[in-house]
Amino acid sequence: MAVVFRTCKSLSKNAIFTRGISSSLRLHSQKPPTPPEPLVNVDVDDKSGVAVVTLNRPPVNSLNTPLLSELKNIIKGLEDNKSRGMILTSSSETVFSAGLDLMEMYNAPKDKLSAFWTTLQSTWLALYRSSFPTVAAINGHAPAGGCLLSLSCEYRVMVGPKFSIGLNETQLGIVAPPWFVICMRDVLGHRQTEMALTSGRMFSAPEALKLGLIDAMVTNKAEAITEAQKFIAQFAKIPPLARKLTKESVRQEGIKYMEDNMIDDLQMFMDLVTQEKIQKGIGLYLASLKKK
Ligand SMILES: CCCCCC/C=C\CC(=O)SCCNC(=O)CCNC(=O)[C@H](O)C(C)(C)COP(=O)(O)OP(=O)(O)OC[C@H]1O[C@@H](n2cnc3c(N)ncnc32)[C@H](O)[C@@H]1OP(=O)(O)O
Repeated sequence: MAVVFRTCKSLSKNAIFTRGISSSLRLHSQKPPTPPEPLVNVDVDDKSGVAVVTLNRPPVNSLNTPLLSELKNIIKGLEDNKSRGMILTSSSETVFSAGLDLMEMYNAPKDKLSAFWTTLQSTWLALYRSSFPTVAAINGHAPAGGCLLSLSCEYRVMVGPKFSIGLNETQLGIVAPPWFVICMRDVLGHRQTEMALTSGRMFSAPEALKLGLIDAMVTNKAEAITEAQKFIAQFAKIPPLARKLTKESVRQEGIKYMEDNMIDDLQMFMDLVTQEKIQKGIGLYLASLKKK
């Protein structure tokens, strides 16, 4: 495996300016700080050209603006490099992603909320319409936004039986936006989507397999990656342009929805998330998670 690019912007400055008592600018030298761990890692296999993209925001890979932004940049980088495929997974042993970072939506100023949502929209669109084959290797729980990322890939392999997956928004008193619905309907069809979404049900991996929410169940992450590689390998002899255009055609409803409704969708989010009762609900939910 060769690392092609890392998205961590290391803090390369080893000097800082501070304003002293006399208000003059002084230069202090200091040791270069240890660069922070990247929020998303990418490793491309030299032989197959397939990228393993690993969410790396402990403890639960909740999706905040910087992580989403890094993920989007990686997808764009893979597009530019005519990637042969992407496997999305997690560095955690128990959580694929806990979904949207509730802290980003709680008591946040409007400009931050807006940046958060638009980053989510564009990252989702980049993943959903990506030209290369995509597989989610779901090696842990995948509620809400974690499930959305998985549904946006073309194939889902999940480690079971103990992890769960689903769009649980209604259980939290919030509403999954139309593009979340489209994503689930793409995979489950109308009736099962209605049943799953109105109840906000989380499915165990065996239940998800039976329903078709995931395509395969395995017992560990290494097996998940191997299965994902096998899925991607089937496209080796398919002309990439024909594949890309076909995927776009099949996914046209979701792509068009987002392209045509980005501003309305943002407005819908802002109207909802800034309501007092929604804020109270998010606060209570966060407190219940922390109390566990
Ligand atoms: C309002 C407008 C409309 C919006 C429409 C879209 C809406 C939503 C999409 C979403 O994605 S909302 C997020 C929904 N996510 C969840 O419901 C999952 C919540 N988390 C869990 O169920 C569990 O954490 C877990 C994923 C099963 C993992 O359990 P584990 O026992 O391993 O870890 P915890 O102890 O519960 O958590 C550790 C630590 O992380 C914090 N945390 C968990 N999830 C989130 C989150 N989504 N956002 C922010 N923070 C989260 C949790 O509070 C713990 O914090 P500390 O106690 O360590 O401070």
